[in-house]
Amino acid sequence: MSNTLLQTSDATPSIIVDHVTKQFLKRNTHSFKEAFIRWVKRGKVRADQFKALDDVSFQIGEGESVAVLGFNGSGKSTTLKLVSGVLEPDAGRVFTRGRVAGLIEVGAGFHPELSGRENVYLNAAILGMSKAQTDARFDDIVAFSEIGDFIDQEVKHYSSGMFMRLAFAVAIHVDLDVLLVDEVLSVGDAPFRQKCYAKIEELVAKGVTMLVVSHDMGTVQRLCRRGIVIHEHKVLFDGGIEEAVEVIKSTPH
Ligand SMILES: Nc1ncnc2c1ncn2[C@@H]1O[C@H](COP(=O)(O)OP(=O)(O)OP(=O)(O)O)[C@@H](O)[C@H]1O
Repeated sequence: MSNTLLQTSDATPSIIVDHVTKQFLKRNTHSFKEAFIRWVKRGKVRADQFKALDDVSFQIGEGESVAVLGFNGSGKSTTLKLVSGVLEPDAGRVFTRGRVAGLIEVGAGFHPELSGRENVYLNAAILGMSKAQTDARFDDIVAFSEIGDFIDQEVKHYSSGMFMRLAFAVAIHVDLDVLLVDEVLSVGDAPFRQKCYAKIEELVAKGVTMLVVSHDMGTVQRLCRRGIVIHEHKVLFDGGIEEAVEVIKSTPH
């Protein structure tokens, strides 16, 4: 078995995913009625384990910008959730260095009953910012999000694009070392997306490590220099982004 921890790279590692396996349950009963009948007959509700990630290893150096590519259901989001700490691996280990902020699900961490303003403070606090630090950056966050007067509206009335703008604005205004971006950029309209790309490029230039999941090859080619292709829950390719895009295009679905 190769040892990921001993792999060398020019940069100090920021993320280490070391022989990680993640299993989920695949239930084979499809309805409550079916489950009930099995229960009455004292049969078991069958639940098979399946591996969403199977012995996945990679290491990402500080300041690298890396895309995770793969078909639907291959395990990309699961990879990001393991790196963010939302999920725990069943086998293997995940290490991250510094403060990790994830834009993993649009508005994750946002409370629907609270206003945009309250959610900014809540999310900034979750990401480790003090009230004084958030006060100092609040106007920039709102300006970046272009939410305007809606900032005092409960976020349950926001459109998905507004949610994403505010979540993104908070995440990029905290001091972070690792930014995880899962597909959220696709929610914004074209001008806002351009602004996000520019901001992400600025963060990468400052040395922030980025892990991006996207099906949009244009986005990943613009933002990332390296691509990891996950296929059928294993790493199929890890290398330059252009080659990674070729690998995904030539892999049979
Ligand atoms: N909490 C969960 N419980 C059960 N199965 C799950 C869970 N989360 C993910 N899965 C399954 O794990 C597999 C990998 O899912 P994942 O969301 O990581 O794929 P993905 O590559 O991000 O897909 P997509 O491109 O469609 O977003 C899928 O089969 C999915 O159904």
